[in-house]
Amino acid sequence: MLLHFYKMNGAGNDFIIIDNRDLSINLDEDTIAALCDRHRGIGADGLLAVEPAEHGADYKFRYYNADGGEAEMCGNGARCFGFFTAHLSDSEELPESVSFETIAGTLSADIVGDDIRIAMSEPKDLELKAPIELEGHAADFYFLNTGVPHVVSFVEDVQAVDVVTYGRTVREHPHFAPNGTNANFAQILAPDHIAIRTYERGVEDETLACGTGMVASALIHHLLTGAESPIKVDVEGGDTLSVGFEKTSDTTFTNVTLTGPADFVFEGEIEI
Ligand SMILES: N[C@@H](CCC[C@H](N)C(=O)O)C(=O)O
Repeated sequence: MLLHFYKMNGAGNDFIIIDNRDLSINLDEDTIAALCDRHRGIGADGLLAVEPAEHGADYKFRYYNADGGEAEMCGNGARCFGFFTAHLSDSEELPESVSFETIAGTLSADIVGDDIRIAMSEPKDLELKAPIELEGHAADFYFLNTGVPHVVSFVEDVQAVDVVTYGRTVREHPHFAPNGTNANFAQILAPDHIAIRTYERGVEDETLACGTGMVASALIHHLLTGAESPIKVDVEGGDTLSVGFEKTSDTTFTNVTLTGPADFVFEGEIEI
């Protein structure tokens, strides 16, 4: 079978997108992993599939990591999904907003100038001072689920961190078993500005950006320092994104948004 696909990236986190609104495409885990393989496939951090909505939104969002396993959400993927589905519209003008159902809840994407702004699900499962200790790493760890699970640790110099070694240890730590977690290392650049690097579960490597990781890191930064919304986040791919939020209690948030780029790269066909 010939699979028609699109390639996009959000701040360097790259995705294969397929239009499966008619549900005619059925990809198993091994096929998704083969398509995401950077040497033998198209190459991507994950695969997004557009499916018909089941609960009244415009579309259903499916996200698979590069290892072929399905994840609940992906912040950079959601911006690409919003951009892509806005262009599926029949009307001459692009819709200003599209909504889609994810495992983490129904989200919306708005086109804001050259960027896409995602209204995220409400973060949950906050854990201040997660019980992890890493030899050679003195900083504390915090946990927040922003659609998918994230550990955040603040360091003096994020470029000096061995993200793959430490990130993998956190990702596989028994405290987060069986689902595992993504791991972020963050540095404060200014009160309203941080830089992060992320080890992603399911890619099992550092990626150039992770949207849900940016949101988790910005919100933890707020809880620790009182930094006000919006918080700017620099990512390894070189972009700076923006995280907005309103606080509803000492530990809860609403109206959480992530604003940043979503870029179309190419489209093609591949035999599967
Ligand atoms: N790249 C993502 C997160 C994708 C899911 C993650 N790897 C997981 O399995 O939790 C983002 O931009 O949020």
